[in-house]
Amino acid sequence: MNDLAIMSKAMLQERKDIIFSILGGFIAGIAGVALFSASGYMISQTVFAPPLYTLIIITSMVKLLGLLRAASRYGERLYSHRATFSMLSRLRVTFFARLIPITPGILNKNRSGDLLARIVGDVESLQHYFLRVAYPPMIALLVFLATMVFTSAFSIWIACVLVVGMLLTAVIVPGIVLIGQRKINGRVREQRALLSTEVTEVLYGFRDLKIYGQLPEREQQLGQAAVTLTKEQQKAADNLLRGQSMHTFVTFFISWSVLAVGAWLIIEGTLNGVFLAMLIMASMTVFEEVAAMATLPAYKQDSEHAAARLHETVGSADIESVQSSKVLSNNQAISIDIDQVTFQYQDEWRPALQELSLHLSAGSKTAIVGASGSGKSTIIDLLLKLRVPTKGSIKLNNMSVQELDEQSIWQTTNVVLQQGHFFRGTVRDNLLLNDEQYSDEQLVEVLNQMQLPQLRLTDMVYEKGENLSDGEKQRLALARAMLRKGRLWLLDEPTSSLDYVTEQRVLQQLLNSATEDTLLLIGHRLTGLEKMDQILVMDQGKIVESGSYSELMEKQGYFYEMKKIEWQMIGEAAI
Ligand SMILES: Nc1ncnc2c1ncn2[C@@H]1O[C@H](COP(=O)(O)OP(=O)(O)OP(=O)(O)O)[C@@H](O)[C@H]1O
Repeated sequence: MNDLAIMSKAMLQERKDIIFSILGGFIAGIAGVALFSASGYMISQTVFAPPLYTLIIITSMVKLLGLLRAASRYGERLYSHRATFSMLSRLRVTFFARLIPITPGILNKNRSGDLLARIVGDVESLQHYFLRVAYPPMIALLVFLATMVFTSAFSIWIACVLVVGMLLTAVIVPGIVLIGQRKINGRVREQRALLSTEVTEVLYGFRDLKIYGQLPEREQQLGQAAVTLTKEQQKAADNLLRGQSMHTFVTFFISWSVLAVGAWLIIEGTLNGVFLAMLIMASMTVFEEVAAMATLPAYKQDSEHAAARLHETVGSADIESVQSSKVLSNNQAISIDIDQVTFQYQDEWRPALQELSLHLSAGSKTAIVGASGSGKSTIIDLLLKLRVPTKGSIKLNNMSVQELDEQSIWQTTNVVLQQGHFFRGTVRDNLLLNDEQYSDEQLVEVLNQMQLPQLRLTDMVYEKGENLSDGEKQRLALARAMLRKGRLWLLDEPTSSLDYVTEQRVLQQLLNSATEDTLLLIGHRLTGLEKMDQILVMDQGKIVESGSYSELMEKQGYFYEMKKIEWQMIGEAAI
């Protein structure tokens, strides 16, 4: 239930609209009951041929009540829907804001399709919370109490029959729906997530699935997931329909009971017969207001489930949030101090980094090399505050990363990740991801520096850069980084797909651009590292060797052995 706190908070923020909608709903409810009661009374009165003015008064009352009912119903709908959509928008913004800082961790835990289903489906489910869970009982109770006071003035017995009807429609019928709903138990949501996951995987992995001949099987699974979802939705809809049918049955049963009790009271002489039609009409109308109670449990369970899952998805954000008020300045190159840092991915049995310490002075050029999986890329994630170290501290310009505002870290850093993302749009759009101001000449110059003279700024780039070669994607990502004005360069294997000559040219351009800045380059290849101030060799989450190129070669240790293997592989002359 705590998970729904976010909804209660959103409701509080929309209290003005909510109060107006409750007021509108209450007036519409009692105006409806009064309208039909007055109609019933008018029909009965006509039998006694009353004076014309009596009929005129009652007819005018009926008309006025009709108008009042329509106007207040309009107001109720207007305010309740406005409150709902404002709450929904608040919810989306809050959820998104919480999601952003923890995105890497979340993608780690969830399959992207499932995450997509959660974000879209669960937030949408919460829109029903106010309209179909919190709101109907309030209106039903208020209208019912008013009707009770009114009917008890004519007969306490008929009021008692209405109480029984109220208990049946507001407690027993919803209870039965709830039992049915528990059985369905969120299966619709699970199936929806499964279908979304299947769709995303088939979409992203289409080419590989086709080549490996797995496409028909996956398509079959996809079809199966769609059919199961439809069946589960059908069951859920049947359950709701059953609830609504039971409600209608109870409503008519109570109206017949009012008729029977009323007839008996008239025979007994304790009720004036002229009021019977009025009381029957009142009983029929009051239960219209309670109709929403029949489907309330289903929506309540749906909202609770959705809120719990959203909480589960973003919940950790609250726990890990630390006051991050300090900012990195772009006026100076950035120093890096990593002290005894250990990092372990969630659910992994061994740490990716183990008590790692390193110092990169401001303006220095460092390369990290080492075996695949030794933890190189993890260091970049930690520096960018995309992940939080399990132990140890990281400082940029002597300020703890935890205390630094992540936006300021990202703004002062020129990053090229192993898999840079490209958006559907032109080359220009993909170069200028921020509001940076560059002339076309400047953009073309950077493309040329990155050995991409063949690309025009107006050329289209498909989603994920599908129409570019891996080497072109890397050079475009580098060009993007070159256009940033950060003082720290974090480059994760930025040239791994380039041929030797192009790689050397590109690296030289990068070093020229970063002369005054701090640069951290991760790579597998050991060529061109002579220009680096420092080379760190990593293995199994630890730095096993460090020094300048000549120092490491002299030492004839790990780096030297790696270099020897590389020479053998590229067929260079013996050492
Ligand atoms: N998202 C993740 N979830 C769980 N474990 C991960 C994740 N990313 C990396 N790892 C693990 O952490 C360890 C270090 O990974 P990392 O990507 O930092 O290595 P790397 O040296 O950059 O490798 P490569 O040179 O192949 O890019 C590896 O054992 C890897 O399996």
